Amino acid sequence: MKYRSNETFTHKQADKIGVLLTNLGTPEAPEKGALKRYLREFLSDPRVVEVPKLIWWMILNLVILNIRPKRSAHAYSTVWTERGSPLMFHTQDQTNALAASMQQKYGDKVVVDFAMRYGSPSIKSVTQNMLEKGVRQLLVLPLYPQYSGATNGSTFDALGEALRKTRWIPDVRFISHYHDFTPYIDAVAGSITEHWAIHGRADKLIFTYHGIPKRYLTAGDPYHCECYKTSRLVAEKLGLGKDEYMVTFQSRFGREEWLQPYTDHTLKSLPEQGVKSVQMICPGFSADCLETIEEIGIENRDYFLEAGGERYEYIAALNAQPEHIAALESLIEKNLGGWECPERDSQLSAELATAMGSDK
Ligand SMILES: C=CC1=C(C)c2cc3[nH]c(cc4nc(cc5[nH]c(cc1n2)c(C)c5CCC(=O)O)C(CCC(=O)O)=C4C)c(C)c3C=C
Ligand SMILES: [Fe+2]
Ligand SMILES: [Fe+2]
Repeated sequence: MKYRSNETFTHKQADKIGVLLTNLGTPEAPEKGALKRYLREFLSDPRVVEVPKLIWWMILNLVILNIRPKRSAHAYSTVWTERGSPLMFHTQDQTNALAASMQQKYGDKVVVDFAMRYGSPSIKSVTQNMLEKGVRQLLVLPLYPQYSGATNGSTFDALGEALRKTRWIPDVRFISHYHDFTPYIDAVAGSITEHWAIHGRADKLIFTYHGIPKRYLTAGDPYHCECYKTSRLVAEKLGLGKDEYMVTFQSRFGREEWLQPYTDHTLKSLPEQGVKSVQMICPGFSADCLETIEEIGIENRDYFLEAGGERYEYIAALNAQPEHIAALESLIEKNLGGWECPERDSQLSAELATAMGSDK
């Protein structure tokens, strides 16, 4: 059959709500081969790299995949843990915490799971598994607070692809961003306040976000504006003046111009301007990962200290902190509005049963 059906469907089964959390995905091991597979899938996504297909195929396969996997594997080996990649285990912890809390409130009506945009568990396999469990209403939450076509847009593509061959499409809701959602802003601000309570303040608080090519912004991607808005709202919540914080962009890739100011250039130049201590926060990363632990926690620390900086602190991502889980739960509940009563219309069941000549 061209279109897939739910193999285990019965009319008597209760309809369920599915909550699917997604994140980027991560290599299976900090090794060259695993990195090559991961980077090939990730960097072949036209939402991530907007370069004509043939030209990019040649650059990717003849240059990048011959050089980068080894270098990236080494970087990943510095953050790898007994539980594997930080991005993976933090996402698992977030999912478990949300699943436990929602189970308490809604019992088996709500199924919570996570998937990765690249690698596994894939959006396709997890979505199909949810449909098999009787999910007829699906809420998808990509864990990227600020919308970009490269991340949230790409996740939407994968969701469409996952459902493309499905016979009976569920109701679908997609949270495309939550960069200004008050409980999220409060959770970020709260984590900074907690850090201050232990370590005191620094000369500057730096909000650093993953960059994207500048031409995506000029083509209409709202990511840049959403990063600034998140930062402004957190700064307002903390009562910070404009000279007490900055917004910068990290993780450049390739030679073209990306969003500025660049995090590394900024850190190299701040000490000579009299800024001797900084605190770094990454509100665009809902989970700690290579880009926060290694790039911000290690690499950029060295730049700042080598340039004459005296104190450098990285404030951890929200990960599975209770304030973060509570914020995500209220975001989910806001978007489940009207779906709280998922009992299937009994009349529809009866009609379908008659039409199919069964009481299945
Ligand atoms: C053209 C390249 C890239 C764009 C555009 C891009 C956007 C983007 N990425 C994230 C979040 C993450 N990126 C991570 C790693 C990572 N990103 C790129 C390239 C682009 N990202 C690469 C090549 C890598 C792999 C690491 C490396 O080789 O340097 C991660 C970490 C994943 C992990 O396993 O820990 C995250 C998270 C966002 C939010 C974003 C645009 C807004
Ligand atoms: Fe990235
Ligand atoms: Fe990086």
